[in-house]
Amino acid sequence: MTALRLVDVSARLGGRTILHEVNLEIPDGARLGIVGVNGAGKSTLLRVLAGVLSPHAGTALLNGADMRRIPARDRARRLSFVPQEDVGTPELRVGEMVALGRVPQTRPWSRDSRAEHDLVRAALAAVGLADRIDTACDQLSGGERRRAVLARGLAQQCPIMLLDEPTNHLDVAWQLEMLDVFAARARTLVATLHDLDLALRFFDLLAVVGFERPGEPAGIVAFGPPAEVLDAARVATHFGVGSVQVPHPSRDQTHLLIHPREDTPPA
Ligand SMILES: Nc1ncnc2c1ncn2[C@@H]1O[C@H](COP(=O)(O)OP(=O)(O)OP(=O)(O)O)[C@@H](O)[C@H]1O
Repeated sequence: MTALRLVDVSARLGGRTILHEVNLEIPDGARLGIVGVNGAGKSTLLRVLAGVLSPHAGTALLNGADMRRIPARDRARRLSFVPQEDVGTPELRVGEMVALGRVPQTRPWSRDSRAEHDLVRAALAAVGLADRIDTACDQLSGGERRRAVLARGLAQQCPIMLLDEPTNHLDVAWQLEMLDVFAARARTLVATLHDLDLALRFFDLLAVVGFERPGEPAGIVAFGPPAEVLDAARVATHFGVGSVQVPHPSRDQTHLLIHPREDTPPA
């Protein structure tokens, strides 16, 4: 079963083709990371997958159905999307902002129920902000605000969760913790990320958004298991840096060390 699928999708923004003929299949239960350089088109791809940007050509499918035929509320019950620069709603309290994530799942008369309050509280506890439920959103730090917005995505309780740079603004411990929290709660998780080392370790599939030839629209230039996708030649070609995969000295995990491209790693 496929959670999300793109068939020959092209996407245009401001009259320019950003993505061209993208084909992508995200299996149900996958953890897919999307990587690529600035401006490659990762956010655009995620917005197409979330159904907030309609393809200019081709088809985006959610659970096998054309996204355009799925009513917005139904889509929001199956899929939550946390955009990159979403800073919440400054005039709301944190709890009220997180409760907005419940709107697709509830009817107006049930929104004040004990169960709903508990759910919002649990989402905030998962991001370490249970004690800030009554704080105004604009009184949070950058990282706290990011975690509060992520809590809104969690509260939506969808089987598919799409996160655009969820680790932005977060300290290192929260970067790891947030990814683990989402992995535990989403059945299918798709996230963009700039940290290639974290991408190598955390996801079970990676897609590189990039350019086959300069000046052409972007596409998916590599897709598969992270250790294969992030081989040294591909990292050099698509990220402009040298790299080497090394085992952690005491843990069963592989890390990606990055160095300037002209540098030769010690033998
Ligand atoms: N509203 C817009 N109108 C026109 N062009 C846009 C618009 N938004 C983004 N673009 C362009 O689309 C291209 C892809 O942008 P996108 O945000 O998808 O890249 P990204 O890979 O997510 O980048 P980053 O890593 O910097 O967040 C860029 O060249 C960008 O300038």
